[in-house]
Amino acid sequence: MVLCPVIGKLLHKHVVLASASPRRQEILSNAGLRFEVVPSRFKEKLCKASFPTPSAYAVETAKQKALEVARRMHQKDLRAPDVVIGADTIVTIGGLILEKPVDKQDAYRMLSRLNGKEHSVFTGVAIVHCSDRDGRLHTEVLDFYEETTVKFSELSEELLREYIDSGEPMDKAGGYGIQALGGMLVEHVRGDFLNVVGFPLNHFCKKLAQLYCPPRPGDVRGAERDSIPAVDTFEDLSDLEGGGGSDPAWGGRGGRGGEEAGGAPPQAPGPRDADLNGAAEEKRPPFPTGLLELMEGFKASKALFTACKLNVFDVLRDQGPLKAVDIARKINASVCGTGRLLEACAALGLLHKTDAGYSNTEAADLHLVSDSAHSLHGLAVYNDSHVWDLFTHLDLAARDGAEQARGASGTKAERLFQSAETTLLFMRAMHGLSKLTARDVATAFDLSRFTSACDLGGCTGALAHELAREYPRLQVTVFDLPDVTEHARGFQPDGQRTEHVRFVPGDFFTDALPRAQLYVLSRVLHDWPDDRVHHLLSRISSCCEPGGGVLVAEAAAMEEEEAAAARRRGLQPLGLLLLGAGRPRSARELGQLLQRHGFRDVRVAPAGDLLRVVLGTRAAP
Ligand SMILES: O=c1[nH]cc([C@@H]2O[C@H](COP(=O)(O)OP(=O)(O)OP(=O)(O)O)[C@@H](O)[C@H]2O)c(=O)[nH]1
Repeated sequence: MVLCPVIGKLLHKHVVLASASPRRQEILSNAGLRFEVVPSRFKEKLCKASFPTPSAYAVETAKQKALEVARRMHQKDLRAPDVVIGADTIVTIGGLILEKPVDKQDAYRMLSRLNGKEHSVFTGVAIVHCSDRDGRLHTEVLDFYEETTVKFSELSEELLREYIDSGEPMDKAGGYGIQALGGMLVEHVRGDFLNVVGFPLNHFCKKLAQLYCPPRPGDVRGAERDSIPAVDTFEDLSDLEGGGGSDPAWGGRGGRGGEEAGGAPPQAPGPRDADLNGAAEEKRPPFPTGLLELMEGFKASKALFTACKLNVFDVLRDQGPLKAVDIARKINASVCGTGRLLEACAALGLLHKTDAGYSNTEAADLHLVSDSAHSLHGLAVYNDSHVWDLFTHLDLAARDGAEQARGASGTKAERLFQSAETTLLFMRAMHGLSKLTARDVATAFDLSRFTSACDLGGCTGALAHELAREYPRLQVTVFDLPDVTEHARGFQPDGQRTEHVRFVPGDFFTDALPRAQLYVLSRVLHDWPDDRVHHLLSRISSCCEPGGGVLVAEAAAMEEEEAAAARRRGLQPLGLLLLGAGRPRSARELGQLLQRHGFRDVRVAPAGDLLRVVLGTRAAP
């Protein structure tokens, strides 16, 4: 006998759990599910910042874990399982996502952050239904998440150290296992306990009920089943097995934990349910956590930008930990205002706060200090002073078109190159971004067959220097507007050979292009409309010798990732509407553009989380 009939619906299917977590295996097998375990090889390193909410990140990771297993099994046996289940558990506190600690120190950082406070645990789950269509894998995904709130007691340093020494934190999200020794750290839990352990069984069963047990006409619960069918429906459920109407209603969404953030809006309150006494009880919609976070999101960005602009992170890198009053003096600001700003930065996970005062987190030291090797300080200042202003005209752009919104401030080039100061602001922003992605772009393909390259719109030369470092035979020319090349000297890397990189001023639409075997367009094409892109590619094509190449890097998606990437890239078209006349293009579209301009053997490769690189070889005319 199977206690839970909805779980029983999966008994005749080949179910795979795409997880190495022993806890998930135990929860599901205790519930009577029969499944094969195939741990996912998906690397959990999606860019967290590109998700609107932590839950959206957990759901996407769960989905990618399951899809990776479905694809691998289909490729290997040319037959995928019927259903693949993926899950991902994360802990969030003050806007920061905590996953499994990488070492004891990391575990200590996580547990100290949770100490005495309340945090949320999200588990994202993906149920992937697979089928084979003419040898091709077809997948349909149902995903959801569950949130549980956990409050830690005030714990002594000694207890934390001892707990870490037990080894338990290492393979657990947030660095604790609530089901074992970690239970001693917890004062109370609000929500599903098993969700904290790694799998929201209750919500999962409700989803299965939605999929496999659609309500019959006259069902008082209405179309949306959000509870596990009651015992008196057991027989009805088995009747449905194999009969008409048992097809899964894939695509249904909803539930207590809420929608995948950024997805469909919360459902409107449903019809009133009748309780056992016949009294009507109002059905409450899920709490709109994701929406509220989105509505407040701009404040978080502004706090980060302001702290960068006031050089808070520079001061703390050099002299931290410091108290608010000392930081205020050093950045020449009011004590009260600085205190509030520091509190906000600590809540956002940008600063640590201890009895000794404030200090930088690792991420702040790496990326928010103005002169660090991987600094994004310039990008923060540019977004604050330039992009922020533009976005205040978004309503105008949406209503009256981009030209109207941009009209007052001129074209992109006019705005950016108004003065040396605005040019440098833009260049610092681009420099930080390019350095972050340069290595991935330079190594996405083996370019060692080329001895000369021209980086069109190469700005500060960050990518050019990386190319020259990676391929010692390569001479790289950076071709950019005179306003840019004039200031490029200030961005040259220290302690690196720079003689392989030269800067040539010019406009790639009108001036003669420098001769090169390989032309590089990194994050350039999205700024331009189709006619300009064709014009530029035809100019490159006529300069490029047969056997030469063109390398395009863009935040473009591969076809199969389109849905996931669409969410990540969702804000890009808005930026382009306000900043220029261009548009985002998929990797496939970029490949087709290259082919149209005489490039063959077009290949696409990922370059880190952010970019895709397309390489084409010039065919003989
Ligand atoms: O209280 C507890 N909290 C969390 C856990 C366990 O933590 C991990 C979370 O990690 P993740 O979701 O990435 O899953 P993995 O273990 O890496 O397995 P996958 O193969 O599915 O990626 C999870 O194991 C939870 O069970 C816990 O035990 N107690």
